[in-house]
This record gives sequence, structure tokens and C-alpha cells, in this order.
Amino acid sequence: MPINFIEELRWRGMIHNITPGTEEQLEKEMTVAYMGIDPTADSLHVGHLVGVMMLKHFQQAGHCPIVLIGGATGMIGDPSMKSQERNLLNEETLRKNQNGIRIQLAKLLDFDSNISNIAILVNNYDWIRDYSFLNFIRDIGKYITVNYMMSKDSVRKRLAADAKVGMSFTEFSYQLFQGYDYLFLYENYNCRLQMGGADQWGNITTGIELIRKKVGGKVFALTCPLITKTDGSKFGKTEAGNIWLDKRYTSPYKFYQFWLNVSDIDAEKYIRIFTVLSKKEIENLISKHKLAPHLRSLQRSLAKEVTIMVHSQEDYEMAVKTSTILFGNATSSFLKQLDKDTLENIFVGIPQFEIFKESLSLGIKAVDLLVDNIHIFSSRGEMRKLVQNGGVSINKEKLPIFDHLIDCSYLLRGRYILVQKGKKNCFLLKVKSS
Ligand SMILES: N[C@@H](Cc1ccc(O)cc1)C(=O)O
Repeated sequence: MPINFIEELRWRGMIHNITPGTEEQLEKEMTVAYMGIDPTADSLHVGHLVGVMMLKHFQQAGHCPIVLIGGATGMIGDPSMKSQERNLLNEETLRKNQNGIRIQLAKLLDFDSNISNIAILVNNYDWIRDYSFLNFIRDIGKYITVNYMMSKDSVRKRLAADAKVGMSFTEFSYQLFQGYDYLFLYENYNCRLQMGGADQWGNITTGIELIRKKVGGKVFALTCPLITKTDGSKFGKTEAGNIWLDKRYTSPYKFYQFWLNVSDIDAEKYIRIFTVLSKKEIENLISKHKLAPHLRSLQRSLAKEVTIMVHSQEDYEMAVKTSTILFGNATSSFLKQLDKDTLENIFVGIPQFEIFKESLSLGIKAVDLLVDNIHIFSSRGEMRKLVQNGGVSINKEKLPIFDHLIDCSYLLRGRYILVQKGKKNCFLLKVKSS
């Protein structure tokens, strides 16, 4: 039996706001819904995943999802919840970005099997490109008052943030373009529902208003909550920046670690939002986790599911292997027996430094190498202290004294040395190929 979409989202904690009548519409017939993504980079990040998961459940419930790539709106920049005017992106960048995003979406939604509710990808550049300004403000602008547009949170907040700088007419008009997209999809794809993050409510309701006034149609909105973290920091970001879905920007190992490191409370929330595990499976995982929280079994399941969904089974396995080697009790002899490819793969996600082989040939004091050459300690004192506490290891073996001699015999497969500083920091020294 197909799932009930709204019920599904409800127990997963994925509904922030919903227009009256949405549920009845979905029960009545197979419905088309869309969500838009502005292609500001050539990869999605984990923040985008929430919306994509909504579409995934929507498709699994038998309805038809449309992903709209905002080729046109991306050229304007959504002012929603942004405190500053955005940079304009050019056409070439947007096109490159679209292609990257398309490939990622194809892994998450079903775009190609022979089902009646196959996912559809559209680009609003296709219908906005040739719309003349004069026609647009005559056909569309006439239906929406400035008063109405000004009352939106996205506009009010921005004007309040810095009244002197203000907001350009360009960004002010963003909601009209998104409103027009909804009208276009309503008329051409029979789209009745628009979904998005909580910050999209204002833009979505402008579309509802436009469709009601211009063509007398009734359409709906559904938003999901902004994802929060218990410690108050921003979801989806680390010190190193966004967590991307593209391997080139965030290795599967780092991606896996990101989910592994969430707090217990967040893990309970995220596993509902970011995986398709059933209610029963999730409840079981949570009760099992509560018996022995220190084992982090809930985080492990979360990290496993999301890594396999976004990357692959092999990437997941490699990420686990890497984590065991870096943080688990893998031994030095285990490390030594790994072949070059495995080592290369394992080390993709960790900071790397290049060293000259010659500098090792006569042996170099660890302190000279790590403090003076590659600066992973700020001072000799800092390193000495940590070594005394047993907190520095080379190839998984504790460094006995801080001026211990390191030579070529330390090179794994003749190329690498793994350095660990404290519990969490790993570095890879790599011989420069001359
Ligand atoms: N405004 C949305 C993207 C979007 C663009 C066009 C639309 O029609 C819908 C949504 C965002 O920034 O997240």
C-alpha cells in the first residue's frame, strides 16, 4: 500500500507549515508538486537534502515530483533570510552548476523508470529568458500589489537590517519570478503544490495569490522546518565550510564523519529526516541506542544510510575502514600491509603535506619535522607537552620522545607517513614526487 505522504512527513517532523486543504487534495488524486533550487554552486549541500527528501517521500507516496532548477532566479538571488544583497551569477556558471546538480538529483529521485509518476526536471530560464520586461510587468506585476510584496518577512527583515543600504529592485522582484514559476507549472504541468524550506513560505504564497487572482486556480504550499542543531551552531557547516554532496568538495569519509559526529538528540531528529528507514526501524534503533549511548549506534546507522544514499555502498565501506584506521584500534602492522590504492583512498579526506624524501634519508627529529617544516604544532613546547602525555603518534605508534628520529623506514609503501595529534587530528605526510 502506498504511504500517506502527509502522515509520513508528520511523524518524521518534516512539516513546518501547510495550507488548509492540502491533505484533501493529495487524497483526492495523484498530484504534481514542485520544489525549486537556485544553482548557486555546482553541487548540492546537505541543507538541500531536506527538500529532496520531501520530494522522495512524495514520489514514494505515488505522486509526481518536479525539481525546478532556478537558472533565471539564480541570476537574481533570493533575498529570503539573507541579510545582504547577493552577487549576480553569469549564465556560464549557472549552466555548469545545473549540470552538477542534475547528476546528484538523479541518484535521489526516480527520473527514468517506466512509472506514471516519474520525476521531472525543469529550468525556469526556459520560460523567463524570452519574457520581455514590459510584458512581464503588464501580465504578472498587475496582480500583485507592492503593499503585499512589502509585507513579506524576507523583505521586511532585510529593510530593517539596514535601511540605509536597502534592497535592490532586482531582489525585491524575486518573489514575482518564483510566483510566476508556480503559475507556469500550474498551467503547463497541472502542478498544485509547492514545497520548500520554512524560509520559502513568503515566495510560495505569492505564487498562490497570483494563481488565484490571475486564473482563479486553487493551489497549495508545504514547508519543512529549518534544520537546527542542539548546540545552536548552523546545520551542515563545519569549520571547513559546507558539507557538499559532491565528492570533490567533501570526501565520502568526511561526509560520513559529519553524520557520525552529531549529538544524540540531533541523531534522533536527523534519522527521521534524512533516511527512508521506517518508523518501526527507527524506533528500534533509538531504543537500542538508549541502552548504550556511548557506542553511538544511532549515529552509525544514520551515517551509514545517508552515505550509501548519496554516495555508494563502496564509499560507505571505505569511510568506515578509514574511520577505524584513523580513530579506532587499528595497529601499525595493519597499516603497513595496506596497498597503495587503499592508502590513497583512505587518506583522501585528511589534510596532507608534502615533504622531500631527501629530508628523511639521514633521519630528521620529529620535532623539526612537525614544528619547523610543516607547522602542525604552533610551538616546540606544545608538541613536547603532548608527546609527554602520549598524545602524538606516527603510523599508529606513540611517539616516545619529541626528538625521536624519523627516517625513510617510516614511509608506508615508500610514500606516506600518518601523523596523529590528540584524539581527532590526523595529517598525512606525502613524499614529493620529483
Ligand atoms: N527561492 C528558492 C529557489 C526557488 C527558485 C525558483 C522557484 O520557482 C522556486 C524556488 C531558494 O532560494 O531556495
